[in-house]
Amino acid sequence: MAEEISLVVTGLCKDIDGATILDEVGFRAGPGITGLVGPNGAGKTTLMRCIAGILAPTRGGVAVCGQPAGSDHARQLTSLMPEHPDLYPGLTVAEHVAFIGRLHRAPRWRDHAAQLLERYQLTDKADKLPRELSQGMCRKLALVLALLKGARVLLFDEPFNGLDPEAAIDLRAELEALRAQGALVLLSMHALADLERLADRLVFLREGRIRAAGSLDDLRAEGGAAGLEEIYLQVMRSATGETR
Ligand SMILES: Nc1ncnc2c1ncn2[C@@H]1O[C@H](COP(=O)(O)OP(=O)(O)OP(=O)(O)O)[C@@H](O)[C@H]1O
Repeated sequence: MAEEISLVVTGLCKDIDGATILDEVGFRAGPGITGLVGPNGAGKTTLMRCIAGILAPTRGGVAVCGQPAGSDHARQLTSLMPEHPDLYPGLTVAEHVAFIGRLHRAPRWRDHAAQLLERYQLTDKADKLPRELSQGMCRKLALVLALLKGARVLLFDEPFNGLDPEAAIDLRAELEALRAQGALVLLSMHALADLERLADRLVFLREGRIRAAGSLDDLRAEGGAAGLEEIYLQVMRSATGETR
């Protein structure tokens, strides 16, 4: 039987250097695209790093398809595209994809890598080192590496930043294809008008705490707001007690 794709975050707290960065964060997500929104410093990247098993929670926990985050099985199921690409300075583009393809024993990784490099206009950069690439190209390579793993749970931290329009259109199609395949996507981004077209449900984070969560339709109905930008302002203002 196919493994149920799920993400369950329960009472997650993360302290860094004595400061509380995540405070009793709890939500559930299933297949589809869950948008993660919140102001700068809300804790979105920290939350994604806890889900990916890169950071250990101070308290509480994360289960990826029933497996504790950070366990071998959960790591195998999860892929993170970080906000700031984490590339190896001494490896070329081709060596990066070969390393990730082999490391994760991704099925048919060579064909998949060739397709992804072509889609994101990196085929002719195969012999280049990260320092020889533009910032946007480095982000495209990080995207290719995140997709190459063939994970069912994908965490994208501001994936559209720095992408040219063509790559952004391809990424949008990629995210829609992942949803159609039944993958679980957690998508952090600030461009709310774009996110509104993609997300099935939303999680709002501010100062390390969940302020609202639900489907766009439910959130619209609750606040009487027309779109995500308006909902966002309502949620964030009510979190700070503003009435405007
Ligand atoms: N390694 C660290 N050491 C100290 N503080 C940290 C560290 N990592 C994150 N923080 C703090 O945790 C808070 C949340 O940061 P985080 O990067 O998770 O926010 P974010 O919601 O992703 O922000 P942005 O939208 O700007 O990317 C910030 O106040 C940040 O300064």
